[in-house]
Amino acid sequence: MPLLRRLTSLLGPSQAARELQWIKKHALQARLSVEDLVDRRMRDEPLQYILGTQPFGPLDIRVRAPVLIPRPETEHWTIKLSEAVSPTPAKPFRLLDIGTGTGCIPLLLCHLWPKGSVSACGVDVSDDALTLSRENAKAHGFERGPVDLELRNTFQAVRANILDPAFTTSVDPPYDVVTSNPPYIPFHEYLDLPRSVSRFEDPKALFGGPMDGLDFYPAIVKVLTQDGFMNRNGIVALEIGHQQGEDVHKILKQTGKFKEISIWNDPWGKQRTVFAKM
Ligand SMILES: C[S@@+](CC[C@H](N)C(=O)[O-])C[C@H]1O[C@@H](n2cnc3c(N)ncnc32)[C@H](O)[C@@H]1O
Repeated sequence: MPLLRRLTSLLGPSQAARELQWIKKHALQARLSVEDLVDRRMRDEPLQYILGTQPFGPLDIRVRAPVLIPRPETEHWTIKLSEAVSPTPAKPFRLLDIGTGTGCIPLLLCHLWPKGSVSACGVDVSDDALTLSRENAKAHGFERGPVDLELRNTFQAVRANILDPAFTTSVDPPYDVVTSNPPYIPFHEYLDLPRSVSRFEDPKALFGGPMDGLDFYPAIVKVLTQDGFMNRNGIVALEIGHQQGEDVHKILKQTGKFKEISIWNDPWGKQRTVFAKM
């Protein structure tokens, strides 16, 4: 069957035509067979894994299974965060990103904030994610060198488990900003995920645990409200599932450590991020 007809049976005519164009372009550049790439797509592999990149703001982020593909919702709040608070080289931020995946959140902030204003650390439990985030940092010129003489923003990836009581010994507080898009999908939704997600993306990146997918938030909030973990006026931005806003707001409020807590919507009008200032 012709390639376009095969893809149309999966994607409908207009999406099939668009994807075939991208697949052909990538096949030519990477010297791969178009037929093989279309076969992969017909087996439900996400287009981003086939093409190897996903735009995230102005950055092209490398993606590779099983590391989570950065989502447009995350891109949207990361840009909003970059506008809501702004470090300067005279008052630089130390940033911690928990569950960094490809490194998309801290790397976009490194790109958007002024040179020499942020030193970022991304932590993850997945070796695939740590390797890929380092590749992305290098590709965009943010990898931390042994001695940094230039005025630039930097990123380093560190293996650390936020659910481990010894988490703080793996990182280097204090931080000015903590970001996280933790796994938050509840079990009942996890079972209904499209096959392109459940068969290719790491379950560790998706499933948020048996407490309705909310298991990571108390662990994150416990760490960042420990004495000395955040600098004065610390900022927190946590991505949430669309029905988790009130619960996560409550988890932060109960600590009594936040002056301001707000919930940001995504471009589709769904609650997507809890933003808080200490
Ligand atoms: C939803 S993904 C987010 C990835 C990336 N930040 C993004 O927005 O595209 C969650 C990430 O958390 C990581 N993760 C899962 N459990 C973790 C844990 N206990 N400690 C640290 N990271 C964890 C996963 O490996 C995954 O990369």
